[in-house]
Amino acid sequence: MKVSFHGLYKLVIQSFPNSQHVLLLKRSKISCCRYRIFCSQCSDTIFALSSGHEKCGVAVIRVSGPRSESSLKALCRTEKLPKPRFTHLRKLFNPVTLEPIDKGLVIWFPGPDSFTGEDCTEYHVHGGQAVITEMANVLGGLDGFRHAEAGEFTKRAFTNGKLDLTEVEGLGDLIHAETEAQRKQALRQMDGELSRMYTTWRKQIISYTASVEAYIDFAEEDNIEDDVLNQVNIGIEQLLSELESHLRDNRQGEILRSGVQVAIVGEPNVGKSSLLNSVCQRPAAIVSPLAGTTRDVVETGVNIGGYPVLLSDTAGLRETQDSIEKEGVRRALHRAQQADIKVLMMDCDLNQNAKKELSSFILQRITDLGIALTSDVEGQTGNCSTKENDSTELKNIFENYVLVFNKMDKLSKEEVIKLQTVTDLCDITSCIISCESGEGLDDFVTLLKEKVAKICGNPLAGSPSLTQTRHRQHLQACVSHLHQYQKQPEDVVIAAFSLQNAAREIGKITGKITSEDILDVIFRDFCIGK
Ligand SMILES: Nc1nc2c(ncn2[C@@H]2O[C@H](COP(=O)(O)OP(=O)(O)OP(=O)(O)O)[C@@H](O)[C@H]2O)c(=O)[nH]1
Ligand SMILES: [Mg+2]
Repeated sequence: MKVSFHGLYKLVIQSFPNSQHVLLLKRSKISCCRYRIFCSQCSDTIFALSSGHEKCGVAVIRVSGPRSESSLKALCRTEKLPKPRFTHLRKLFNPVTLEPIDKGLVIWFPGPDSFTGEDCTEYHVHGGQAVITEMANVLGGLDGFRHAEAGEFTKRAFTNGKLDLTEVEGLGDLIHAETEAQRKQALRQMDGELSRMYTTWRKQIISYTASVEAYIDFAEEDNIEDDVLNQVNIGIEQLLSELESHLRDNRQGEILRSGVQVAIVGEPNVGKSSLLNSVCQRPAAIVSPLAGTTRDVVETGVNIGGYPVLLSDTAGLRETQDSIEKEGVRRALHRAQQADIKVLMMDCDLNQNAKKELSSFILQRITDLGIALTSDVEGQTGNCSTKENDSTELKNIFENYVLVFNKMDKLSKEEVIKLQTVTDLCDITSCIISCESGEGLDDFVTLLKEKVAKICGNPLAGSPSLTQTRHRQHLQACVSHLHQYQKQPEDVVIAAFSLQNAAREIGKITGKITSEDILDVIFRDFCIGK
């Protein structure tokens, strides 16, 4: 019997209507590529170097796909497969020339108990370039084998239901994690904590939908309890409060994932570039006695106490007619306004008036220089008093500022103590340093760490964090469908439809409902071999 592609497609959908592949197949734009029967891409056996590309002691080459087994037999020159999930020391051969390639460890992972869910093999060989090249040539020469694309192993794990999308994203974040806090957050997500939370919410909504649909279908037959809708309404109210509190997180997880933006701002020549260089311990920015040396934003990533920080040095803020300097100032202000933390840098040599009313002086300064948005400081400028409520408001305005007085080496000990007394009374976090002598720099880093830790939170505490804008958008859409449900108490059919949409939105986060476009974006950032 001759069956057309479309006929076969229909047959599979009818025969396995609930299989994950078919559900994806039905929903994806490029229909065939999610189902192995139709897709030569998925039936290929793939291989790639999964360890680093530098010269190293041991290199791990991973193989996944239906012919993994044949690679083992060919390279080990045996018909007997090794015991699954055990390491075996084997001599590996080129099956064509029969010359030895290397002696290494092989591990056989028969599917579905493997990372991808398919038959997999790992070769742990010596990490020299010649060994790796020969292994790649040999594997590439085997029938049905090809080099893996970036993220293809993980994509197969997702397709085979081994990982959901949040776990895939957690795995990607773990690979890219550069600091301790990022690692902890990514590991939690990869372990499925976020997935479990979202899945629980989705299941709750599905069960409410079922109750509402049962009410629609059977209410008239009187075998549905009267208060079924009440129960659903109470449940949705609770769920909404959980979802809204998860969304009200000040973007902690997203900031920790991408790094806290810290901008060093201030007038020219106060030592901004010197501070950047001291913190990152390399001459990233040019330092010179000429005012106006830095013109563009110089950004560098630093690890501050386990948290990722993107530290930016900026052009000195001043009035200028020079068009290039003007652009530098515009960029500096833009960076400052976007920053999660602003480090306002000043020369220690403050005038006496400034010292008398430091909070008020600083407020005026950040307004005049254009660092603070006018709406942030409205009603406070020129109006600083010692009243308690004013002080609270000032503390709120200064919440994300660190005031740094530089060049303390130019002051006498007495003058430093006097300045210290003044800054202690100020409503802004501050420190006195010398980039020249290094004095006070540890205090600055400690203060910065406290601010950064407050912004990112503890990645191990409480429920797992929302880490991606994608999740936030779907959760917000879910919340708005649930509110829509609450607005339609009379029309239960429309209300049930809102619930279905709410569940769909969460399904899009975990990948229960997905499209090739979303997958492409998620797997794009993975490296080859993962
Ligand atoms: N005495 C003393 N001089 C310092 C200190 N920190 C920086 N300087 C000097 O101050 C001058 C300006 O330093 P920069 O770091 O270039 O200042 P900047 O704020 O980046 O200046 P612009 O880029 O022009 O805005 C240089 O000559 C530095 O060596 C310090 O703690 N003490
Ligand atoms: Mg500079």
